[in-house]
Amino acid sequence: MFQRKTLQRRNLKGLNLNLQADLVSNGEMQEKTEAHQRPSRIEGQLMSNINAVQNNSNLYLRRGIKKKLTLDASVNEQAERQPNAVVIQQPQNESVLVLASLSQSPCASASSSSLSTPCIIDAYSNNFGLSPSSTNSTPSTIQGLSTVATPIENEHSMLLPPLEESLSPTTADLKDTLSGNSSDNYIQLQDLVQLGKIGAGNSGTVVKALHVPDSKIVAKKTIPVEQNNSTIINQLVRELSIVKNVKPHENIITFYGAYYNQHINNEIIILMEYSDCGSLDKILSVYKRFVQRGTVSNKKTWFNELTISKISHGVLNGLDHLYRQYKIIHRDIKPSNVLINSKGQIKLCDFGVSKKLVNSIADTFVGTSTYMSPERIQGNVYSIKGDVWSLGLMIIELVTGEFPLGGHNDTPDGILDLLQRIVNEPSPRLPKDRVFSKELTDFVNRCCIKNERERSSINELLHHDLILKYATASKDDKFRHWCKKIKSKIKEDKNLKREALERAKLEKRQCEKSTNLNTPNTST
Ligand SMILES: Nc1ncnc2c1ncn2[C@@H]1O[C@H](COP(=O)(O)OP(=O)(O)OP(=O)(O)O)[C@@H](O)[C@H]1O
Repeated sequence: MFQRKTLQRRNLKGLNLNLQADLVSNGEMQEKTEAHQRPSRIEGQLMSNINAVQNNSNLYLRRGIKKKLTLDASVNEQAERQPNAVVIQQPQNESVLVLASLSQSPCASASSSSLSTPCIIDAYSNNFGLSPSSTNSTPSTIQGLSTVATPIENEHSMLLPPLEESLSPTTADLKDTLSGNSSDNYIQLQDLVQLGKIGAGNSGTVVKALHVPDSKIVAKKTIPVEQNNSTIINQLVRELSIVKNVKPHENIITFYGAYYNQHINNEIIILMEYSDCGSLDKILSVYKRFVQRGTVSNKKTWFNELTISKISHGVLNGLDHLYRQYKIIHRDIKPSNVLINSKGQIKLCDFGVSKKLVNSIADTFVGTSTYMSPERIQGNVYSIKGDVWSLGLMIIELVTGEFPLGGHNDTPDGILDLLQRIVNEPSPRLPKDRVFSKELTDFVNRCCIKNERERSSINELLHHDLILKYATASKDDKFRHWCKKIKSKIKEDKNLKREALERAKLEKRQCEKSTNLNTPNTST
């Protein structure tokens, strides 16, 4: 997987350079994106997106404002309740929240929508559909921490650059969002002790930290932002302000607060619930390392049908909650955004908010784009069913250990090749050389239907036989047991890695010693 990412990155950078010569002017670009109903070739679409993000970072914002001005009265009510959200009228009179961002998202239009399911009108949103929540078994952490926290009203309170007027939340909102004190409940950074690095993505680094007053472990994500880059900061504020309003749910990672301190460093810090088994991509990597060591057979995947059923159920439930309650579409379902804990809970996360903003477009497409649905790549109207497609790809990856559109030594020849594959080649399927149940096969096939209208909906999949087959208390117990086992395997892997590192260091030292002994001393 790492190799694949590296390859794509390299190819993509090449592509990026090649495309520069063809870039159209910003004015033309805007016209293009507004006339997006026409089916376009992938290259054209890609170029449009690249151009939009690279050459005119305000384009999407401006479009956002324009759309907002067309809101009708009922939608305005909703906008008032969530002042930082851009609310757009849906074709069927259903409004959606758009987590506005300068992302790679292809353009889509309200007027062009003819889908039966509500869909997001997404000309400028990114993949950050996340929400604060807690679970039944985990006490609402925000409340749990409130007893020890005091409001941030100190010299570090952030001073944000002004937002564009029509989208501007009030100063209080901004401050609340980034200080996390919207309901007087938040974690103070000085009460955290850093424990160790968990991982790093395109946008930042995630570490494990101890909240000393109540001994709670939290995940702390640090996103570096360009100094005084008001666009990025404002964008993050808008997104986080939506995130913080999402009520607790068992399948969404809890958001504890966000901080920005421009006086000390240019970083946005996001605090969230810690998942002790980590993300699915991490579990997959641990599995692969055991296979490499020869202690686990590559014929026996860790992701059996029961775990796939439970993971799918958790993901679908989380997506359903976000959409039903908040009209939020996640848009970035992939193994690293699905977290598991040893209580057997599946949680959606994506705090990679700023990756589309901070990094180059080349980085943007690495990793994320590969899970994008054909309609999204082509710039068509994008609905929640795009997440269903991503779920299908993710399941294939989990059971086979390979990303379906580029695994098995068939690495795509650059990003265009990959996107062409997604759009033009037959739908990804579970491999034929292995036996899978008819329930699992059918579930994956329904997710990976290229025509979005024919693809199953979240609700249909929640009632699919694959989910129902394992919806019993005893299967829940089995899954919890699996999660605990995974946690111990992760620990074992960590120890083995540490031992291997120590051994390598020792060997290196011994090697250097013997070289020195064998080298004649020429100084005399
Ligand atoms: N709340 C959390 N609890 C435990 N581990 C986490 C948590 N959040 C993130 N991680 C781990 O940290 C890693 C890095 O996360 P991050 O969101 O920065 O990037 P990513 O999702 O891997 O990639 P990208 O930035 O492209 O979305 C994840 O892959 C995951 O393994």
